[in-house]
Amino acid sequence: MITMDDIIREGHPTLRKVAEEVSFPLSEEDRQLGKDMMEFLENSQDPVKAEELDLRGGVGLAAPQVDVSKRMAAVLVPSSDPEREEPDFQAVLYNPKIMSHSVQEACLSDGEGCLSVDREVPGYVPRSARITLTYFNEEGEQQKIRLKNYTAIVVQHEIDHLNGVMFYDHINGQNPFALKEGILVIE
Ligand SMILES: CNC(=O)c1cccc(C)c1Nc1nc(N2CCN(c3ccccc3Cl)CC2)nc(N2CSC[C@H]2C(=O)NC)n1
Ligand code: NI
Repeated sequence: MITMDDIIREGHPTLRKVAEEVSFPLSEEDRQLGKDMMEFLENSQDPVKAEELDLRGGVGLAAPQVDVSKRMAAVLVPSSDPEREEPDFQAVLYNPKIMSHSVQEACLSDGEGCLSVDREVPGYVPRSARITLTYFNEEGEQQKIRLKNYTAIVVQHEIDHLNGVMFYDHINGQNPFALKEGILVIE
């Protein structure tokens, strides 16, 4: 089971590497890692388990964050609709690729956090508001989906980890809270 002890922190070289594609059929190791990463997110979002295991809450986790430089990430975005039980988005993404994206940008009004960053880094993180994503599931089937708003932000944050990019690389150095014309600020 993955805990915070398995998550490497900024300064560790693996976080700045470009990760290698995963090959199919998946090795048992890559299949299990995907399951373990998803389990971490589930535990991190469960108040009892998070307390018990001392986990920071997360909605995304990329393999490089557990020192595995492979192009895979788990994403678990809880439902944003109180009437709906199931998550807004739940998937283990193998070899994810952004095929196209909107010109319009979006950012989280509260900025971004990262399980590999033990400090608050204030500022808006401009990203594409909408993306068309392809990825492979654990059966090796290629999926093509369109994402927008919060889920799109989370997936872009995790794909950045596969390319050695940290969220604060996108923050405007001059004015961290600068907002370009037309950017969507997500509450
Ligand atoms: C500096 N200000 C801030 O961090 C920040 C501050 C306020 C609000 C937001 C919205 C902020 N921003 C931010 N909050 C999150 N969470 C909110 C809490 N939540 C969570 C926590 C506990 C249980 C269940 C859950 Cl669901 C987990 C997710 N997650 C991300 N990111 C950036 S994209 C990848 C994603 C990630 O998983 N990071 C670890 N950013
Ligand atoms: Ni992160």
